[in-house]
Amino acid sequence: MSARLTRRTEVPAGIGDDVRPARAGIVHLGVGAFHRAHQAVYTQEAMRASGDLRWGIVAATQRSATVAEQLRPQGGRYGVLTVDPDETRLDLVGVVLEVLTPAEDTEGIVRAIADPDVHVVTVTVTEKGYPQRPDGTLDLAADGIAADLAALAAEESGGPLGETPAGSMIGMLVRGLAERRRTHGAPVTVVSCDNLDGNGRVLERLVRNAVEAAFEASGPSGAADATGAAVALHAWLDTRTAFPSTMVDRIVPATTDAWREIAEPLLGARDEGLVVAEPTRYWVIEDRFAGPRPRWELAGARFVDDVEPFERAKLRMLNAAHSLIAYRGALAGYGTIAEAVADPEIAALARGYLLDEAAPTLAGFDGLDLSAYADEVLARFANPALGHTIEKVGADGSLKLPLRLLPVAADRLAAGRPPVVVAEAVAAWAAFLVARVDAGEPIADGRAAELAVIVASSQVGGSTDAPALAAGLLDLLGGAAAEHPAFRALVTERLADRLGALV
Ligand SMILES: NC(=O)c1ccc[n+]([C@@H]2O[C@H](COP(=O)([O-])OP(=O)(O)OC[C@H]3O[C@@H](n4cnc5c(N)ncnc54)[C@H](O)[C@@H]3O)[C@@H](O)[C@H]2O)c1
Ligand SMILES: O=P(O)(O)OC[C@@H](O)[C@@H](O)[C@H](O)[C@H](O)CO
Repeated sequence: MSARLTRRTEVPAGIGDDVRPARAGIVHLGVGAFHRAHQAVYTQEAMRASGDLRWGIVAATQRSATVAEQLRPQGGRYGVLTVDPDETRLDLVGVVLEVLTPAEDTEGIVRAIADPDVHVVTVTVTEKGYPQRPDGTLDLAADGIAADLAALAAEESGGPLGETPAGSMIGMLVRGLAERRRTHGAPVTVVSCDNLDGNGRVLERLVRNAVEAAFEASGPSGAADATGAAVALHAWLDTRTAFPSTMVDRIVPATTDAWREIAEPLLGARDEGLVVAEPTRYWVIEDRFAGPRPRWELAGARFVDDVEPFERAKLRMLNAAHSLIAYRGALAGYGTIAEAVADPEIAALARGYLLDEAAPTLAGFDGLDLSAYADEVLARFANPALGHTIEKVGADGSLKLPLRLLPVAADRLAAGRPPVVVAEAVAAWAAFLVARVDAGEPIADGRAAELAVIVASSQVGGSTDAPALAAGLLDLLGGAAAEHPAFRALVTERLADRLGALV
């Protein structure tokens, strides 16, 4: 094995060189594969094109220390392998300056968010990182939230900073924002880059709910102080922060050792922080910043007044079709999205969904040619070089379906048209869950325990009661479509067929 990539490694000619920032200007929460192949790449290209080197990234990873272990020995430097069926290209990225974990250094993360040189906080923490109750407010019972809110209240009244390790993204963020207000109050923009409809609005709402809950009724130093702290923080959030929404798009599978072995001879060094991505990428950002930002437009980002139609189109077209293909593909025994979409029956189902069910719900949006986008999406999914696994795309269905597929069903039902393929997708998800349980495999989902109970209680005499399973899962998903009798009947019918097909 070659020596590890470091800041000093001289790389062969032909590898895209990296940029070394002059200082940190961005904090990123959730440094998974996607951030490294998307926002970090845009940031590096913006710095290169503008010559403004203030935008180095201090990154935090919460759920595991793996990325810290991968990047720290490399001084934050890593490669992005862009893979196409015909061409592979390797570029180095040098903009990540530091990787922190809350378990080791919550104080460092809080101080980084409060650093006056930092003007932007970006976030990619998956759908699970935005815990919400059915009414969209912060789920105070979710992992880590209560301890973070107690820590926020203690820090606000002069307690030691970062003594309690941050247990949630919302907690980490709000504790950093509160420290920023206390120390100097300079403006900051928080940019969610997760696949959520109105991601900026959702994030701001959860931050404000966290402030309300932390200082509710009696705070550590009495009700009046607590109310004062909440009022001061809200007022600062009103005037000195912005939470623009974004549409982010680039297919970035989890990196495997096979990819690291392909990159090693190209680089002449071992890169544990390598990420792999398709060539296509988009970033549409609501043009609403509280302070300075990198000139991401020089790297191809698009700034618009209203990003939500773009985000909605991407979720209902690309992400929804991805989920449909994942569950149908899993039932047919495929391992990757490319294998599944090469199956003519699955490809036809996905095309029908895109053109006949999703696109009509986006009518009136002229920011994208939806028919061309449908073709592009299917071609991107077919890229066999990516090896994007069904396991990754199919994870967290209980959180993804309500964002991607059910809104399409709701709009179609409201228009008096049956959402047949959405029902097929929900039925495929249900059958996929049964197959996982039957195989004794864990369900990869933020609500796995509830799903396991629903699947178990629908088992009668060695077979699945399709109406009971459909009803249990739709009750869990909730929302207008899931409650609609015609949709419930459609899902039940499709599921009965599916389970029949499984036997
Ligand atoms: N990978 C892609 O193709 C892609 C494309 C567009 C958007 N995205 C968005 O980026 C997200 C992350 O994708 P990725 O490929 O980087 O995944 P990843 O698994 O590589 O990284 C996930 C990151 O989220 C953090 N995380 C997970 N659950 C969390 C929780 N409950 N609280 C706080 N942090 C949590 C992890 O610690 C990690 O840093 C996606 O869920 C999606 O919203 C991904
Ligand atoms: O990243 P997730 O888990 O929200 O969803 C899985 C995929 O649908 C998603 O990552 C797409 O590849 C991506 O959104 C393309 O831009």
